[in-house]
Amino acid sequence: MTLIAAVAFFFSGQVPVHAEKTYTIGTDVTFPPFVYANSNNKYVGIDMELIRSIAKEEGFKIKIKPLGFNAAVQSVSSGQIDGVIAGMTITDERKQTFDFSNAYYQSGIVMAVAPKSGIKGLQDLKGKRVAVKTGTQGATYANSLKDKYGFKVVTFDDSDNVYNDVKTGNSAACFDDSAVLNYGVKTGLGLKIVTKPADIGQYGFAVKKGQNQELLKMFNQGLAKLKKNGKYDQIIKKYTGAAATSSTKKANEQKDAESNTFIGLIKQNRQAIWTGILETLKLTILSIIFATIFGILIGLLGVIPNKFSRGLSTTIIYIFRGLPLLVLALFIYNGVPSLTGSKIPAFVAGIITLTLNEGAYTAAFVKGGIEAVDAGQMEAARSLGLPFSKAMQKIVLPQGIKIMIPSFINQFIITLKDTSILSIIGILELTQTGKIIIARNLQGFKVWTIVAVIYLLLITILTLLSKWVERRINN
Ligand SMILES: NC(=O)CC[C@H](N)C(=O)O
Repeated sequence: MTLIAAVAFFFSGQVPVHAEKTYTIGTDVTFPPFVYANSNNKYVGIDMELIRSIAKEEGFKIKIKPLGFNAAVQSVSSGQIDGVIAGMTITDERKQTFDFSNAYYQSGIVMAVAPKSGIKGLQDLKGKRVAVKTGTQGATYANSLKDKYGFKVVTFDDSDNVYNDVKTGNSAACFDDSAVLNYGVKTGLGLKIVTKPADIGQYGFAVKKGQNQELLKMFNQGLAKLKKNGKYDQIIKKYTGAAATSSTKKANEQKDAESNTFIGLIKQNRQAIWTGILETLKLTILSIIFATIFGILIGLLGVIPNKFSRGLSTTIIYIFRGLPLLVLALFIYNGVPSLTGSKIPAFVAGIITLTLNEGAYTAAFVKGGIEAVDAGQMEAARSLGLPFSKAMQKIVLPQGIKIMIPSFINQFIITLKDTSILSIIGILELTQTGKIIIARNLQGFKVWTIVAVIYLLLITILTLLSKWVERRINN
């Protein structure tokens, strides 16, 4: 824990958190017409325009983080970000954890099916799967009905995956907000709504209960102004008016045709993919450096003749090798800040996670590598009068390192691959970039192929580089 705090402290000096009243606002990745990325990967939609206009009106700055609905909500409640705007329904249960702004839109839950499925309502769902989005009101609603109607609930992290599961026929239906599905139907989503809106509620902007009250106040003031000066109506019309939806429908059809090729997809998302690659590389390089240092230290602690240091080394390896990387990432990013009250930027949390996990593996093989050197070597060196540290340094380590090199290379490659897990805490590395692109264009097969090929290329480069270093060390 001290280590986490120390590394976080070291980094927090370099990361400008909260310069001149900038608020970090989390949102969904794809929830049109409220939030979605346009073809330039800029986040647009009713919620985005509202928050930007309000920020301008009230004189504060915002930084938008497209985390996905559930992650955004979690990040506000752990204090990692300041607020969430993502078509979030104001409910009594959520009021225990959040303070909501005045309402800005109304919606209920509807059920949608594939047009040719023949499913007409809840009564047809017996024995079938129903897709919903993690942590949403739609999910709560589905869970409240599943026993009565005998269906199984499956959850996805974003709406597009929910719809896709219905379109492919894996799920018989989905439950989602009427405001969103109505818009989807009008803009060519390819699903049909079969029920009347239930659980009707209002959307609000949310902050953590008791926190960021000035932000909440500004939101309410700004919203009132926008409603008064006509800007609010303008925004709503811009996204939901007949002209808007029919032109979006046309654009969607056109884009579908264009983005049907690999080259088209790469061209369209060039910028985003490149930024993703750079982020992945930054995470990988920094983590490899820190994990190697950490791993060697802990590994060495495990072989020196001291009970306490050996115990410490074994415990650290046991804990951080034993914890799933995903759990460790969520624990550091969401768990620790809700305990300590101070935030850790996602990037820093990511580096700490990889350092601890990859470092534990490194420590294990460093220890193993040293132990693999014949014990006679140490004994012989000591009997010649060399002190332990000298014998280690001059006799044992040089032999041990040769044994360890293949494991180091292996661990570097694993570290690169493991950066993909950090997409869960919203770091915009390559995998998260892929998710977001797919959320927009639903080209799952092609985008994942592109992403996979990029990873393989990066891994090839890393392997060649390591092999080159290996040859130099061996000679
Ligand atoms: N972005 C969303 O999916 C929000 C869904 C729904 N309105 C909720 O608050 O749970």
